[in-house]
Amino acid sequence: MTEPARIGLVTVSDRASAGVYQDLGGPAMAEWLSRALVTPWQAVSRVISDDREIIETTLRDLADTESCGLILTTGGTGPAPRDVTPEATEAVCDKMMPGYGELMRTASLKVVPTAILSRQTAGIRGRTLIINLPGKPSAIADCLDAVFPATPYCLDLIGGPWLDTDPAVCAAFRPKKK
Ligand SMILES: Nc1ncnc2c1ncn2[C@@H]1O[C@H](COP(=O)(O)OP(=O)(O)OP(=O)(O)O)[C@@H](O)[C@H]1O
Ligand SMILES: Nc1nc2c(c(=O)[nH]1)N[C@H]1C(S)=C(S)[C@@H](COP(=O)(O)O)O[C@H]1N2
Repeated sequence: MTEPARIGLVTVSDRASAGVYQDLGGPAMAEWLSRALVTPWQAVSRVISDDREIIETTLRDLADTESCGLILTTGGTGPAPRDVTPEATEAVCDKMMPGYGELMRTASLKVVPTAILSRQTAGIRGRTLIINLPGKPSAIADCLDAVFPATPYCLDLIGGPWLDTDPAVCAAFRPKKK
C-alpha cells in the first residue's frame, strides 16, 4: 500500500490566526481536495499571521520536514502592506510556475472584477509544488477548478506524489504516463 500523499494547507491571515474570526480557508481547501482526489491523502494544516519570516519557515517546514509534496496557501496575495505570501513563496522556491497565477487570475476575473489585485503565484521547492490562493474562502474553488487539472502531471514531473482525481470534479490531464 502506498502512503497517503501529504498535502500542506496553510491559512495566512492576521485575523484568523489571532482568533478574531474562524478560519474558513483551511476547511475550504480540505473540502475541495476531498471532493477532487480519489487517491489517499492527508492534510497537514497551519494557520499563521501575515508575517514573511513565519510564512517562509512554515513553507520550508512543510516541504522539508513534513514531506508535503503539495502545499496550498490561502491569503496574503493582495496589494496591502502586510500581504507578502507571494514574496515568501518565491523566497523558498527554486523555480517559479507563472502559468498558475496567470490562469487563476483569468478564472477569477469571471467571478470578481478585483481578481487582478491578487499577486498569487506558484513555485517548486525540491519535490514540492506550492500554490497560492486568495484569502476569500470562495476563491479557493474558483482557482483550484482552473489549475488543478494540470497539477497531478506537474507533481509527476518533479518526483512528487501520485494523485488521481474524480473526473466529474476535476479532469486531470496527463500527456503521458510515468
Ligand atoms: N481564513 C479566512 N477565514 C474566513 N474568512 C476569511 C479568511 N481570510 C479571509 N477571509 C475573508 O475574506 C475577506 C478578505 O480577505 P483578506 O485576506 O483581504 O483579509 P485581510 O483584510 O487581509 O485580513 P486578514 O489577513 O486578517 O484575514 C476578509 O475580510 C474575510 O471576511
Ligand atoms: N476568485 C476570487 N479571486 C479573488 C477574490 C475573490 O473574491 N474571488 N478577491 C480578490 C481581491 S478583492 C483581492 S484584494 C485579492 C487578494 O486577496 P488576498 O490578499 O486575500 O489573498 O484576491 C482577489 N482574487
